[in-house]
Amino acid sequence: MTTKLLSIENVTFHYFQRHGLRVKKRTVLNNLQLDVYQGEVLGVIGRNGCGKSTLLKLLAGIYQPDKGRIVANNVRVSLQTLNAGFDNALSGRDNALISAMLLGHCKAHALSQLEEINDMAELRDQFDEPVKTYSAGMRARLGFSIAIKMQTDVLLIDEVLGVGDAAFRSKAEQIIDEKIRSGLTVILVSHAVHQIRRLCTRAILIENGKIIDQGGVDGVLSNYEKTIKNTIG
Ligand SMILES: Nc1ncnc2c1ncn2[C@@H]1O[C@H](COP(=O)(O)OP(=O)(O)OP(=O)(O)O)[C@@H](O)[C@H]1O
Repeated sequence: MTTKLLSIENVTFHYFQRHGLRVKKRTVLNNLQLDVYQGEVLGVIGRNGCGKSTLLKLLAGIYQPDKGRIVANNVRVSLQTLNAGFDNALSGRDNALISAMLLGHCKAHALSQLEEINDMAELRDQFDEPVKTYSAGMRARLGFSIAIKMQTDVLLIDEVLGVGDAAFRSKAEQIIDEKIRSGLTVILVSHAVHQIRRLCTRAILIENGKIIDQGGVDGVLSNYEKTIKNTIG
């Protein structure tokens, strides 16, 4: 039987946005319902601003729902975004150590993994330089390598794969393939249709804060492409 790892139960989430002197409540996700199963690679697609990154932040526990709840029993969730919570003044090495410990690993284990994290991220001497000196691609490589080396149950990837150079992208996709084969659960936000098609086993399409389609990747992608064509006219 397939194990359910995460459940999003009727989740609604608002941001408060300032318009001049007024503050407006904006509902970004509206009564969302979704189950995530062990070993699946779930693609999350939708137009800019539809709420994909917000959904991942809710799943990672960075935000709390305004209504509804997220059930994640004993599941270690790791979020990889381009703005991963690195401390810019600290080196890649120190950030890797802190991130690993925040993921629940003891210091000795985290320390023992640092060289492998650097090998995967290919930062070499720059591993000991402050993260503020890193390019976007280097930050993405560091975040991805931490998440992969420090075991998590669910890996949330927000556009990170689009940033590294072609060599790193291909290496990252190969690593994800291996992880998927070994049973890691992945939720992938990407605008790269070919990436969703190649990596994902299921997809959801978000529009106006709701899941308007879900299921097989080809069907959901073709619906997505139709919604884009309709908008372009
Ligand atoms: N911190 C914030 N405060 C206020 N509004 C926000 C905040 N973060 C995001 N939003 C708004 O919420 C909506 C959803 O943003 P989100 O980043 O989740 O979208 P997305 O689908 O990931 O977009 P993209 O494809 O462009 O990355 C957008 O309209 C955005 O302007």
